[in-house]
Amino acid sequence: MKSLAVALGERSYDIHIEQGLLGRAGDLVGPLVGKRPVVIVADRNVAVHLSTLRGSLAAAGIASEAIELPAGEATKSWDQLIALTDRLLDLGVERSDYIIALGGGVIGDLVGFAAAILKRGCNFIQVPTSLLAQVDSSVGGKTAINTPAGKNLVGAFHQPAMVLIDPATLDTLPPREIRAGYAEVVKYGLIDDPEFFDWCEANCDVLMAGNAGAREHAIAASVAAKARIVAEDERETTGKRALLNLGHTFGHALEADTGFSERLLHGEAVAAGMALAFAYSARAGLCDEAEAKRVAAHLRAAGLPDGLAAAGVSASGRTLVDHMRHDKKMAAGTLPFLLARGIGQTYFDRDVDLADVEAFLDSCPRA
Ligand SMILES: NC(=O)c1ccc[n+]([C@@H]2O[C@H](COP(=O)([O-])OP(=O)(O)OC[C@H]3O[C@@H](n4cnc5c(N)ncnc54)[C@H](O)[C@@H]3O)[C@@H](O)[C@H]2O)c1
Ligand SMILES: O=C(O)C(=O)C[C@@H](O)[C@H](O)[C@H](O)COP(=O)(O)O
Ligand SMILES: [Zn+2]
Repeated sequence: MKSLAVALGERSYDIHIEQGLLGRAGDLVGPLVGKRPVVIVADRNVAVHLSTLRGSLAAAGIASEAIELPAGEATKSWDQLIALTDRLLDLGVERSDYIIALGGGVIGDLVGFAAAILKRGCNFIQVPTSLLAQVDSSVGGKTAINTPAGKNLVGAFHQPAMVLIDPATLDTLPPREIRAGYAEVVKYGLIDDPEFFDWCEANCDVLMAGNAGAREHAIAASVAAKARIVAEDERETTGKRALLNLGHTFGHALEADTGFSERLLHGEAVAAGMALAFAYSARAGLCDEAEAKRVAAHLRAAGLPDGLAAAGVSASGRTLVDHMRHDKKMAAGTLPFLLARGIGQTYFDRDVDLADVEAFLDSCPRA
């Protein structure tokens, strides 16, 4: 088993990664929960993994209740949050109890937010089952729901007490979801690790084909990078954590434009957004055009969208920039962007003119 810590003082926690870990989760959860029962909130698509998890908790003497929620981005909503918190209250969850989030980023973000506000803050454990959640969303404590105005606009920073990653759960994940999660893997190379981007180019095919070693390496490298950045800037106040938002200002606007629907998954929107961030950086003379082309080529090779056209977006630059005005990085009326001087050289730029972004978007080929 590989283990690493997210170092956040009294909010520090461990991330454990092992093939088949779900089957012995009870051994790791037991010392935290003691004799108290746990509530597992699971995505309906992961019923098979729910039963493995419950079996392993039962074997360790831990009673569990399960709440199964519908799959998909629409679950990150006020309605689902209200229903979930009411159900948790009905079940008698106490502040010191542990709620387990079993599923992808949607379940993790919703359950994390419910745990943050229930009784002013309960404990929760992340058991991510999608590649995206295993490499990104289960770590770092950003929790949220969407609102009609945009992505993740109501939420809280609330760190999990533990993250249990079983890469074997990916065997049941549809290929499109593997590709979407892979976009957030590539992100770490683009942020500050050019060697990892080289590794991605060399290993993407075997990873997509299900090679366990490649998947484990991608997961371990990703969460190590995220843990390091989160430990430096837990609440995104210095600009360091904002690096993890590479591709997201563009990406969230694309998700809003496609109605947070199956038409464009979060990871797909992030892929298109990263390609746009590099293309914008190249157009502004900040990075070589060859670097931007290399990024787009790799995303295409991975079966991911590399811009507006491939993302199926036809909206005008004005419409997309209007979506961006809800971005949580907006400060004093200006929107900082994550731009790049090259692969592995992403930086936080506070001097981007939204009119210029709009003109850039209008110049991009679209659907
Ligand atoms: N909090 C953060 O730091 C953070 C980081 C990145 C993304 N996110 C959020 O995460 C969400 C995207 O997460 P996601 O891509 O995991 O989406 P998701 O939770 O919708 O899961 C993707 C799909 O895969 C299914 N699924 C999950 N695990 C499965 C498995 N093992 N077998 C079969 N099916 C499985 C789900 O039912 C769903 O249909 C977005 O809302 C995004 O905003 C949050
Ligand atoms: O953990 C972070 O910080 C990230 O930005 C990770 C992103 O992949 C993730 O999609 C996050 O939810 C986006 O955050 P937001 O603050 O732009 O909603
Ligand atoms: Zn993301």
